[in-house]
Amino acid sequence: MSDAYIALADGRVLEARCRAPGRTRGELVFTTAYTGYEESLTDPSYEEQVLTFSYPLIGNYGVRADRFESSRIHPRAAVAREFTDEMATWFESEGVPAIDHIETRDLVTSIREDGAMKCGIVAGEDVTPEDAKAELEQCKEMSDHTEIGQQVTTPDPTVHRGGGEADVALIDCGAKGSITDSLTERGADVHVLSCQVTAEEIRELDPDVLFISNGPGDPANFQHTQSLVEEFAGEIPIAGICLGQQIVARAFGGDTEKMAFGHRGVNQPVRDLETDQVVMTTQNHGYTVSDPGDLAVTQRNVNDDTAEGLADDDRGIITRQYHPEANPGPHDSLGFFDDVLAMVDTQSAVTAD
Ligand SMILES: NC(=O)CC[C@H](N)C(=O)O
Repeated sequence: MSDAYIALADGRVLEARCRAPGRTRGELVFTTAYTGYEESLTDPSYEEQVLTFSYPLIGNYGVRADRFESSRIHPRAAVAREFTDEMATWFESEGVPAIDHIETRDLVTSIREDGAMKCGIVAGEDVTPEDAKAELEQCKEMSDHTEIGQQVTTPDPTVHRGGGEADVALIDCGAKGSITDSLTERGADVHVLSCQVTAEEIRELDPDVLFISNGPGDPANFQHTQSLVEEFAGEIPIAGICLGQQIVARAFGGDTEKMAFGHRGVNQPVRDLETDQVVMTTQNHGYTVSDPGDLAVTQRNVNDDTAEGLADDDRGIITRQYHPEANPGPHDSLGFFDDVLAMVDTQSAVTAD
């Protein structure tokens, strides 16, 4: 008997070691990132998912809260070949089940071959394979988490001062904190708002940019946020990252679709179609823009040609599917935040004329 089991949608139940007790279920995904486990685990984009690390040893440089992207761990559980004791303590302190001493290479191969799949995890005393199967049976499809935005958004507006001129309305659909930091470091004042904020409340702020954040789940379940993009399109510049790109594309008549297993790692190559430059990017997404609608595709993934950047120069729109803020990962695309704020200068110049 083991003290941890994971039941997979392909019918298998695998034994593991309990590193933090609990019983849960979620969509099983993996990241190939070899650093940044604190950032990944506190990224709200992983809400309702079970995060598997393909890198074998997780926790080897400790756990520091100043690397966290939000206030808590968001995956429902975590899986690795080996978690350190410090990681086990962190998981247990947050009530998040964690398992290790499992063949993660086999697990990752299964996800790549059969796609991201539902799973059930049980860890602790007196757990059985049947308990894991019972959790699996309760697991919902990702698209059925219709209120997932409300699970992660900010309850109250907050302001983060950069001391400069630009005011950015950041619609928090599960925002990583380093997106705010990347804007304040460039002088912007960032107003972090609920994904349920009204257009009137945004107008009262009179922002220079509407910025749609990253976040978990199916972009089709963010209709209200999409309506905000439709409301302000052409009136003020709009930017978006990851889920934000998907919501903006849908607002401009485009469409999104679920990928087999997504992109999650820190070494995804992306080519700019105008400059032909390739940047290495941090990615964490399971949906993609299948139809850009009225927007132009400006960047594409070198591996699978999926849309990585969208734009509309006339209406001041710029989005990225990947995470330019990195955290973790390469800093090749931090210039995106300069491009966003440059839209403010351009638009204000146009307005002044
Ligand atoms: N990091 C994100 O914003 C993820 C976007 C969306 N939930 C997806 O999985 O594609």
